[in-house]
Amino acid sequence: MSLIEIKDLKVHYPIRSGFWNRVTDSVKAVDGISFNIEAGETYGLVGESGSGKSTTGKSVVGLEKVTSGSIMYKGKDITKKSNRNHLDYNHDVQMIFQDSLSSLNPRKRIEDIIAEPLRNFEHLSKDDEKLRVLQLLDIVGLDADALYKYPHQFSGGQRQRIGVARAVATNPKLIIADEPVSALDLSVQAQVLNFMKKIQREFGISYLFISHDLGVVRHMCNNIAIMNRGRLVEIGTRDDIYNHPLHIYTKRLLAAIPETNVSQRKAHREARLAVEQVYREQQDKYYDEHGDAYPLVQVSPTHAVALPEALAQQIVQEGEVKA
Ligand SMILES: Nc1ncnc2c1ncn2[C@@H]1O[C@H](COP(=O)(O)OP(=O)(O)OP(=O)(O)O)[C@@H](O)[C@H]1O
Repeated sequence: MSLIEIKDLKVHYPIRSGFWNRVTDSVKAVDGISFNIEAGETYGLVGESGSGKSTTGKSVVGLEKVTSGSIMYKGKDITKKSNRNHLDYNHDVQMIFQDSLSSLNPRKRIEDIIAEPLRNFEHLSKDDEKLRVLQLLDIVGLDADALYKYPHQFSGGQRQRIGVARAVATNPKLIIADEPVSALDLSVQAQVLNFMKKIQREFGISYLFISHDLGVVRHMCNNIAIMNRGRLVEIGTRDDIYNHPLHIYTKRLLAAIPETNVSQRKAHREARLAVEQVYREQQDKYYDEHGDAYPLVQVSPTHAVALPEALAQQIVQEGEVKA
């Protein structure tokens, strides 16, 4: 059994209009997605802004009301609040946000910020609590004098470390990391990602790693789902997605990864323009008459793509998918 099994999840927001403020339409932020997260893995959820990634993350952590579908944990559907409480789900699943300055209470000292989940769930003595907070600061590479400071007294990278320390305080099974390094400089991004990996090894936690950038996800994730307009357009292992992408949307995201090697920049730019041309000329093949992605078709045991069955099989036969 997987750690988390998400099945046909939908989150639709009502749109109201007119004098009576009636519901006239809905935003299909998440529109029928399914994937599983295994214990100890980092699962990547990648897509452009507005594709529905954060709504998915918030649904998994229990912060968003789900329209339909299920999120199974230990055999129970946690979209029902009673199951979340019964299973200690709020203890086992934590979240790290992109914007550490607004997600950490500016009026609280770091000691209180990190101790908050411990106070909610563990009920330790004052001395044990302080010891635990000091251990957590040490794990994320911050000195003991951080205890008495406030969030604004730290750099963006340090604040993200504090967010991670708070998230791991209760030894969770899963952390939803929503764009955890997007607001940081490239050099600091690498530091934060490295210690997220270190913590994963030490604590055996899983991550749902949400990002708009396939470049960041490459070094973190075993399995990746590509999200576009509320649906999944491709799911696969890291090798499937980076070396054998099938959906034009995935290819566009890959082409958008900046090229750091100066000598490769011209070739990279040409490749990106070629992908954009295919997208302009062939996008009606990849989306149905409403502009929605097709249901996923399995093309190998690990790889699925949202294409009409016949087109998916044709691509497989042409050898674009590894056997
Ligand atoms: N509370 C809400 N009410 C109405 N529409 C919403 C609400 N929250 C999100 N949406 C819409 O749902 C869609 C998906 O939003 P979501 O924040 O999940 O996307 P995202 O992929 O995480 O984007 P970003 O990376 O910019 O955060 C967007 O069109 C957004 O405008």
